[in-house]
Amino acid sequence: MHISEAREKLIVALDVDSAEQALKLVERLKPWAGLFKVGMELFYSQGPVIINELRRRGVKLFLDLKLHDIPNTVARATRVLTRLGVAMFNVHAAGGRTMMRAALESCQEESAKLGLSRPLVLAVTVLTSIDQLAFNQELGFSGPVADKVVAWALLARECGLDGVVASAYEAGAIRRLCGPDFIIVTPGIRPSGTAGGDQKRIVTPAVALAAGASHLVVGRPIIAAPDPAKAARFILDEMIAI
Ligand SMILES: O=C(O)c1cc(=O)[nH]c(=O)n1[C@@H]1O[C@H](COP(=O)(O)O)[C@@H](O)[C@H]1O
Repeated sequence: MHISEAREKLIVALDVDSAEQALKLVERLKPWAGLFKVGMELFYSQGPVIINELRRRGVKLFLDLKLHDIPNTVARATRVLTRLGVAMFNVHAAGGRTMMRAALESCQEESAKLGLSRPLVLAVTVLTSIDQLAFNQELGFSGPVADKVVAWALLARECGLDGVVASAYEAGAIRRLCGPDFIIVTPGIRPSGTAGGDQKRIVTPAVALAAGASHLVVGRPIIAAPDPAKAARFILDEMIAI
């Protein structure tokens, strides 16, 4: 894989609480990442203004607010988020079929109304911070995590969603069942030899790609590194090594 192709697959999580930090990271990391993720911390502290600021810098954005509510509420929230012009956003698969369909439909309608290209809609499956024990004992699900992730991926695809957020542990099975065009965004990426912290289902960049991930989300291994650009470059090197 060429480095420019790997770059398109790397999403850097801007998990910071100020516009200044976020914009500084984007300026340093733009050469190395195809997308930037705005999550709850940055969005809740800076609001929609930060999305406009970042878009003005010409970067593609993944708005990660993990919508999970009744279908009407999610549909209305989706309508508002669609106006921000992001490249992708996510909802929880656990919200169910009607909620996922409502999100997609209101996103389609709003995009058409505004003449914008529709953002990709992704379903978050089982969070990468959940291990098998917590999945069974705390969340009360029976069976393997992978079975639930795959079942939710199939449900998301049936609802017309563009893809899922899952760990790379499940990426191979999702790729086989959901086809070559289904987006599989994998967080929980840790370069070889680094600690997982709160992440439980972790893999290296090379393993995630080999498993079938279409995009890798990386936060702390890049943004908390002494030299974020060097850390991003190191991750791209691991990605193209396969
Ligand atoms: O939807 C997400 O982006 C997400 C889903 C998931 O299952 N696990 C997960 O870690 N994420 C996000 O991916 C990022 C991972 O950050 P690091 O663990 O610092 O690399 C964070 O911003 C999380 O909010």
